[in-house]
Amino acid sequence: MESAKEAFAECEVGVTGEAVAVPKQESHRVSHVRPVQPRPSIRSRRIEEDPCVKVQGLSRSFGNGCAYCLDPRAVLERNRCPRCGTVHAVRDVGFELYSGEIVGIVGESGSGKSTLMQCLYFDQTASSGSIFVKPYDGGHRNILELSSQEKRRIRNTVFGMVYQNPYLGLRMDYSSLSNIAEQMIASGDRSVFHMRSRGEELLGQVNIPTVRATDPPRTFSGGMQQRVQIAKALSNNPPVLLLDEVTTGLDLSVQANVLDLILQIRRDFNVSMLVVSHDLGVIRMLADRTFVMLDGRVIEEGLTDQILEDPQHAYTQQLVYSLL
Ligand SMILES: Nc1ncnc2c1ncn2[C@@H]1O[C@H](COP(=O)(O)OP(=O)(O)OP(=O)(O)O)[C@@H](O)[C@H]1O
Repeated sequence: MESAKEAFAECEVGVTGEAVAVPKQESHRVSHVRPVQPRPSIRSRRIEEDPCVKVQGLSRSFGNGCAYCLDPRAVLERNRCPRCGTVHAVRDVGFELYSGEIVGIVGESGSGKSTLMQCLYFDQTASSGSIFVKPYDGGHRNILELSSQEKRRIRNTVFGMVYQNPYLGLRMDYSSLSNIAEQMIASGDRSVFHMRSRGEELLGQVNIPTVRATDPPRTFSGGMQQRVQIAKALSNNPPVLLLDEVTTGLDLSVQANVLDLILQIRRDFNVSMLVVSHDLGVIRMLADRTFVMLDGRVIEEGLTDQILEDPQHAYTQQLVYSLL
């Protein structure tokens, strides 16, 4: 079967990124800004294929906004309105995620990566925008406008979420098997036998020894907790995995194990993944395409190799050179 990278090799239609003016007081962060050149996208090769997830004009603010900052032309200092103090954590973000593809979202702390992910998983309520999800209803309806019952169903059947902080994704005092069973019950499974066998199978796949299956995650190392989260997220066979800084805080060898596991999951299950990280090294290992976020906006996007080899935006250049 053709790999995602091969599929991307014959691209021709471009998506234009836009250089973002940098406020004077932040000029130390960026040496110069040159216009971001149009980049190839995967569209030409996949023109016939509908995206698995399509996000359009997604925004999330903390605060009510004012006439000044709600004007799309407003120049904000970072992501905060200087007049009313509203934080525009995610601003007008759009992207498409295709079946079996891994898309990386990279950016410094506070750039809006987690907020974006949490809007997709309904942990947070988006202020505006649309999200279409093909595996749910063919991608016909904006899922942000659905009832809370339907949102819950999407959360339980379409998305699997792995949080940066395992305490958000796991019940630390329940056994690992119970954590997985909880997710399976939420997606409609009622067979204790099936939940047990599936749980043991998944824990085996993420290298948790069978003898630890009934132990609570609070007795596990950080890397093991992340692997239980991944097993739980996979338990209802979601077509889309959301991975938020899954390797942050892990030592390098454990980090490498988790990254290998993610690549293996993609190979074995053809799951689409959205991978958030502030670490371009992680993105380099995992992502076919990458979006770079700064102050709530996507400032550059492209195939990961292109972003790494020919970064256009000064902020991306800084990020890439810091890897050298
Ligand atoms: N509940 C909140 N109230 C006000 N501002 C918030 C809230 N949650 C997040 N923010 C702000 O939104 C912006 C984006 O935060 P977010 O956590 O999405 O960034 P991030 O890129 O994921 O950072 P990190 O890598 O540190 O997790 C930040 O400026 C943050 O201070």
